[in-house]
Amino acid sequence: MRSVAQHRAAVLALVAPLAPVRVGVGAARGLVLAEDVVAAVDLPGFDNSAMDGYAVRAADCAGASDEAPVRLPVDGDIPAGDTRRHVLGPGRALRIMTGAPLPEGCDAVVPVELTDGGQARVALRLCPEVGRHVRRRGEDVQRGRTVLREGVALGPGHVALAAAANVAQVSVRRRPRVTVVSTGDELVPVGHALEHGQIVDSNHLMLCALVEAAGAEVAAGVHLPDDADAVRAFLAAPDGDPDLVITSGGVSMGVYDTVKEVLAADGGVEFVKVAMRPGMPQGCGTLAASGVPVLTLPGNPVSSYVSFHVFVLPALRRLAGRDPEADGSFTAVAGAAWPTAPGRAEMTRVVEDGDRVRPSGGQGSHVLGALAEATALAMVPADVESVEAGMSLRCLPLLGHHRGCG
Ligand SMILES: Nc1nc2c(c(=O)[nH]1)N[C@H]1C(S)=C(S)[C@@H](COP(=O)(O)OP(=O)(O)OC[C@H]3O[C@@H](n4cnc5c(N)ncnc54)[C@H](O)[C@@H]3O)O[C@H]1N2
Ligand code: MOO
Repeated sequence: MRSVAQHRAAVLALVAPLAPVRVGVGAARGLVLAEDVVAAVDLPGFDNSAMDGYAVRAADCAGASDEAPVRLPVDGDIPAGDTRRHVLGPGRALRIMTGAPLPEGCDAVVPVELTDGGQARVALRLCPEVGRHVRRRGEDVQRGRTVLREGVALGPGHVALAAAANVAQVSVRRRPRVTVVSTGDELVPVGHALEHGQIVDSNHLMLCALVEAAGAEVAAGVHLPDDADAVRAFLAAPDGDPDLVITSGGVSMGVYDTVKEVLAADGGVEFVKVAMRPGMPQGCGTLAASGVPVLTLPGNPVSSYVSFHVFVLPALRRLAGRDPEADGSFTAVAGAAWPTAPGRAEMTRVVEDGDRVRPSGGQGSHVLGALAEATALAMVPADVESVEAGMSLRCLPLLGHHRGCG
């Protein structure tokens, strides 16, 4: 049997970061930079006021206090967005708003709360120090400076910085496109009446949801019957022009395990048993006709779900230009004892309670109730015979749950 690490390495060897594309900065959230971002302007772009108040020369306000306010004539208003160039005369004030450009000659701003708010003349009750409430040009970012590095996954704050620095387009890796294939004659779409022996094709929707939660795109989704010709025809030219195909079902030892039958003959895919529970039967390789990487996941819903996190997610991270190993895994303490499969890494679905984790309920590979509640996978190494309370465990956050939000 192959170890989890060996199979992950085999999966990662199939993929490389996608070619960079240029996109508008507003469309770049969640994508990974393929090139540094350099500021096109200073930030702030001009000296401006940090407060609504009065632009003054600090020296003109000497001695101002509550008891003895200094009175200055007000020469007009400077609203934010005022593109005129104002000059502040000695011994005079201008009413100024937050973000408005400072008039020439001004070296401080007195907030309106410390004045009588006068329009023609203002009484100032405080003498500001030079520079008070003034935001200087370039004090945050200087034009020409690298503000974001290649490899950064753009969050809303990064988008704000690039946009403020007037960078309209950025070079990023696009979202990986994934074609999702579920297989099995027993499956019917959700919402249909079920005959005896039939079940809902929940893996299809689950895998599509996981793909999207991982920041990738569902290129196409299809359900195929356990029919070798249908599976062969689809995989010879998969819909959606995908970067990756994932399949569910049909990879173990059954006589109708069609995915395995077709792809084993195709040549480019190896089928292995991975020392992991759940998710033992796995396949990975490339489709012979198109060269598109394919990962075949077991059909049991929990096995598919776990396999996605352990094998598909690292592949998607690499395609997207992210570090496959930076998966947010964390160490937690077992809050209970639980049994594990001998010789196989146990991927226990757990709920977190502070720094402790405990199994989320039934752990069978068909048990979806406990899966929905789980927030992480405790990755118990293959050589651990059973988990004891207090043991330290590496845990992988599940997509859609705080740390695992893609
Ligand atoms: N003789 C053996 N039998 C099995 C072995 C084995 O080593 N020897 N391995 C078991 C393990 S472990 C797993 S996991 C499953 C994997 O089987 P397949 O990938 O071939 O999946 P199927 O047989 O198609 O389905 C398994 C199970 O999951 C249900 N299923 C399948 N697709 C979906 C779907 N899209 N949505 C919801 N549920 C689905 C299916 O009805 C079956 O109940 O094999 C074991 N057997
Ligand atoms: O490996 Mo199967 O995935 O245990 O149920």
